[in-house]
Amino acid sequence: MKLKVEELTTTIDQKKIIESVNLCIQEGDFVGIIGPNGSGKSTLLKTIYRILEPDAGLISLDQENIQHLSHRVFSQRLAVVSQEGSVPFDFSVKEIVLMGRSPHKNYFERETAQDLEKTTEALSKVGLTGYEERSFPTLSGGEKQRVLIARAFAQDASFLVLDEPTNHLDIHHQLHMLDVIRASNVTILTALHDLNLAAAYCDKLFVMKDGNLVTNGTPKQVLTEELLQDVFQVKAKVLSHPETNKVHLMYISDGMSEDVRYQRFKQFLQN
Ligand SMILES: Nc1ncnc2c1ncn2[C@@H]1O[C@H](COP(=O)(O)OP(=O)(O)OP(=O)(O)O)[C@@H](O)[C@H]1O
Repeated sequence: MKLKVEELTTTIDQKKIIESVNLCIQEGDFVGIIGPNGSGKSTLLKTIYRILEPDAGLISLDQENIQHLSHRVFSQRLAVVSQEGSVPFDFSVKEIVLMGRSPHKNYFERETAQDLEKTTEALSKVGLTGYEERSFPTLSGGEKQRVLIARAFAQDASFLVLDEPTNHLDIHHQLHMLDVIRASNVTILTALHDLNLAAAYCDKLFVMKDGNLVTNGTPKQVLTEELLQDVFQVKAKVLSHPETNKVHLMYISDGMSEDVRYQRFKQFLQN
């Protein structure tokens, strides 16, 4: 499923949060949105998944304006894992994942064997088999996040939008979850803070700064020392991962540089 965003502008409280954003995502791509805190990543994603209404611009899925799709049809095509993943009531894990099936059912229709099968499959993908009857509020932050990813898998949409899907996960589950998401063979648009994960998993990156998309391209094209300094205000060495050959960043904080200089000076005095 292909997504096209043209000249998108979203205003909140009379302030333009994103302005004239253009992006195009081809079917099957794994695309990352990166940018510093407050640069507008979540606002862009929320406008794409219709929580926010744009002031201007057009968003289309397979050349159909998303504003013309019913809520049900839109949810059959696009699933979301948002940052605000709180669930207001005391639902069980199984009930929450089953909610992902609702766009495929009529209003009062009970769950079918296929819905239960999809739920079991989705929980297995995120490593939560056996958690079906657990109450959602009793789960850890990382377990909750994995349940919400399972709900999105159960929705069976061909476009998946994720806002920081790994922010509560330990490193094993970050890698596992991104592997599972990539293996799902759907088109992915995800905001990611971890630039090394973005470099390792994304085919293409869009970079946001102050509500604008400033550049896009493959991780190798985008993640340059100049861009890291200009957009993220960090010094980094851009290396190539020895095993995967993907871009790998090594950050240098001013404090670290001072420490290195101090160690060198101490060595100099000792010699
Ligand atoms: N409902 C709102 N009311 C007022 N300001 C808002 C609202 N939502 C977002 N903003 C502002 O819009 C800007 C962009 O926010 P957004 O959440 O899109 O950034 P982000 O890039 O996702 O940030 P982060 O990396 O911190 O999650 C911020 O300055 C934020 O304070």
